[in-house]
Amino acid sequence: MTPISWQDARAAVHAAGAKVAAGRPSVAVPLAEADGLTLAGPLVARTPLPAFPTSSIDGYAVRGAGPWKVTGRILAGRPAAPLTDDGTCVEIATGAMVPEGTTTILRVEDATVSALVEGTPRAPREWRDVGEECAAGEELLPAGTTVTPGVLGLAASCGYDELAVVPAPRVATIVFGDELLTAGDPGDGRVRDALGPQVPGWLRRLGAVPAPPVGPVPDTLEAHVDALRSAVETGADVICTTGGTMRGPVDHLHPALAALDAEYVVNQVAVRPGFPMLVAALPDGRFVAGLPGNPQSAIVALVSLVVPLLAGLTGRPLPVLSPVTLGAGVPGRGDYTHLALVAQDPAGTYSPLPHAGSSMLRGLSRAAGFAVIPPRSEGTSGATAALVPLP
Ligand SMILES: Nc1nc2c(c(=O)[nH]1)N[C@H]1C(S)=C(S)[C@@H](COP(=O)(O)OP(=O)(O)OC[C@H]3O[C@@H](n4cnc5c(N)ncnc54)[C@H](O)[C@@H]3O)O[C@H]1N2
Ligand code: MOO
Repeated sequence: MTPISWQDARAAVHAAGAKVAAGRPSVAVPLAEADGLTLAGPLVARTPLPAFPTSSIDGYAVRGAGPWKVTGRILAGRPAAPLTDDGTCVEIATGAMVPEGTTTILRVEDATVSALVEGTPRAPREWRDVGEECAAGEELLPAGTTVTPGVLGLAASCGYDELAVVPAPRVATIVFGDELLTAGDPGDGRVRDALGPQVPGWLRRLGAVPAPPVGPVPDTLEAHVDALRSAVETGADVICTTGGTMRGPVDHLHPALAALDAEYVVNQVAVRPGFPMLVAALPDGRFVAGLPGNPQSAIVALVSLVVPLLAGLTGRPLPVLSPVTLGAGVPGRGDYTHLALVAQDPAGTYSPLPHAGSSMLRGLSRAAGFAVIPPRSEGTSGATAALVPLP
């Protein structure tokens, strides 16, 4: 089998997720519950912003030439009665509505106040016009935008109480492997499960709703099929499995997927480490992401396939990878893409970490992400490389 290229795998998985997402309804949630979710449609301004002419200073809203007689005061939060006569003014607070008929606004620090108010107003006039930021009906943000606190503030400022969002995908984690311990010290052929404790946390940082990990699931085909069926019954949109992606004597993932009539979206990717990674679609539109058992390889699979899958499922674009400058050389991996663990140097460049073997987690635990070294190339100090960030 020729593995698909890493770039093509990301695109294929993203497209598969997006196809499923296109058929799903959005949900309306209160602003307070929308942080981190994805806009299901464009955010359209309900009102112009500002919605009324607004003073940007504390001072006097004046009409005509000065000096001016003070006829009242307008504070923020009240409707303003018009200024009808030349030579009059009202005291005005920052954020207050500018009365109709105002010629300009004089800053309090530029005003001489006795029986009348005198002074020279500054140019340009110091108020914000209706619609200066946006018109009613204007598209402020496209569908697929991640709702950040900034988005929530913008939505609130133009009148939204709720937002139409794509619900966060629910993701199950199933850990395979008879050799795994869930407590105590490793030894005598047993290793600690290092994926159950970390995969849900990465998923949560990616905006998914992770279920607690299930397993270790015994190394039988029946137990594998049962575990996958149970995860489907919990309503998981994506099921991440760990281990069993190869064809060893107790690697049951592929036969279990066949038993569930799953179809591969990608099966093996030309990337090191982690090439046995896969994503398969179940007949009802759920996905299984097979993460290899070697712990670092599993996380390479998570950032390579699960990140684009979740982006597709939530209507977000395929994440664009930012270039970083390498602070040291990074070897290539022949015809495969190399995802090399890197950390940020004090100078701001990114350099490879020691203890970066596929079975190791020491490097990963202090990494910023993976530098992407394309096939048939190597990274040199001072060159740029795309960074796949750890979430
Ligand atoms: N004949 C070949 N054997 C292997 C190849 C190969 O090309 N030919 N590739 C190797 C590579 S690369 C990887 S990656 C692994 C993938 O193996 P599986 O996904 O089938 O995973 P397992 O065999 O179950 O486990 C591999 C390794 O990882 C340890 N492991 C598994 N789960 C956990 C966990 N939750 N926490 C900590 N460690 C875990 C497991 O004990 C094994 O040491 O296949 C290679 N073999
Ligand atoms: O590709 Mo495996 O994932 O090197 O350890």
